[in-house]
Amino acid sequence: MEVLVFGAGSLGSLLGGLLARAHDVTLVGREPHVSAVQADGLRITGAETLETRPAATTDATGASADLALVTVKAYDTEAAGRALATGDYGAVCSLQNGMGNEDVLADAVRAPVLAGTVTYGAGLVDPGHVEWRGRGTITLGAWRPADDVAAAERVAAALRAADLNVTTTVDVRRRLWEKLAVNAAINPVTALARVGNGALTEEPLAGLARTAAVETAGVARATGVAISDETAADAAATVVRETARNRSSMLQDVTRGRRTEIDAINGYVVDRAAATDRAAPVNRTLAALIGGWERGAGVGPSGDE
Ligand SMILES: NC(=O)C1=CN([C@@H]2O[C@H](COP(=O)(O)OP(=O)(O)OC[C@H]3O[C@@H](n4cnc5c(N)ncnc54)[C@H](OP(=O)(O)O)[C@@H]3O)[C@@H](O)[C@H]2O)C=CC1
Ligand SMILES: CC(C)(CO)C(=O)C(=O)O
Repeated sequence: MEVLVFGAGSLGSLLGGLLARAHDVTLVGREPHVSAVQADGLRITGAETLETRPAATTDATGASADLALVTVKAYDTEAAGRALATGDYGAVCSLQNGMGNEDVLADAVRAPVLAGTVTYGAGLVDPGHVEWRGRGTITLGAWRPADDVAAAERVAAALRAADLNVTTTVDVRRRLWEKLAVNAAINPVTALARVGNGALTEEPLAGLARTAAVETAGVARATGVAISDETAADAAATVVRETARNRSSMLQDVTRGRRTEIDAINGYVVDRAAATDRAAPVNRTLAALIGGWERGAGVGPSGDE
């Protein structure tokens, strides 16, 4: 299969490198990473050590492939959609965190759109070198009723052919909301308190994270997605325990003075709450604090992006 990975940073480089064991992969990324991959290939270290040689480019204009995986941060999805709209793809699959990405892609491209959640962990440590920080699972499903469920099965089979751990679901919205509850609980709390995920096992942060997860589940139900409070709270608590030694992506972003995915995580919960006449005071507060930090730090929509 020809696979284009749009957004060859941490996750995209890891998955693209792993997929290159079985498929014809092109990474779309930035310099100097792209030149390093073109010159010396891609090195993966961590959970496994391997070297692969995917193609790499900074420009996907007019490209074509059986599958495009979208692995940019949520705030870059519109630009990714515009670039992918110039090409020809059998399917376009978002593997991003946060919500709203699939709708943006579905508005931009003609191909079937798939949604996926990923619990693999990755970090781009040097140009041409990505660290594999955790084995995990990819869960895929068709985004719109019109998007062929068979497309999700085809993509899952292709990913499995490269030894990735993949499941499919007919209810990918529910899966995305569950992951959203986890991210809404862990990411801003760790970023604001400047603590690793494991600190959320203890009060007062444990209670705050739980409240954010439960509030997110309430908004999910208001939008027609059945997630119980217990499911959301347990999912967040489980991820806290399993990733106790990790620093969340949002903590890493604020530490580096970079824009976060807050708008697609807690900001999305606040928007959906407003649209369904609910209050989401904890998510609103967390989104306001991180958004306020972004503006004060000069990053984000009103900053240098
Ligand atoms: N890293 C992980 O372990 C996991 C990440 N995720 C999710 O996956 C998504 C990606 O995360 P992550 O890989 O960490 O993010 P990164 O910032 O490491 O990777 C995204 C890459 O895409 C590049 N990019 C953005 N726009 C373009 C463009 N138009 N053309 C070429 N390259 C572009 C970025 O460059 P630049 O920064 O210069 O714009 C960056 O190098 C997020 O939604 C994240 O939440 C989910 C699970 C695990
Ligand atoms: C699951 C979690 C919270 C792991 O750190 C994550 O997805 C993130 O950091 O963005």
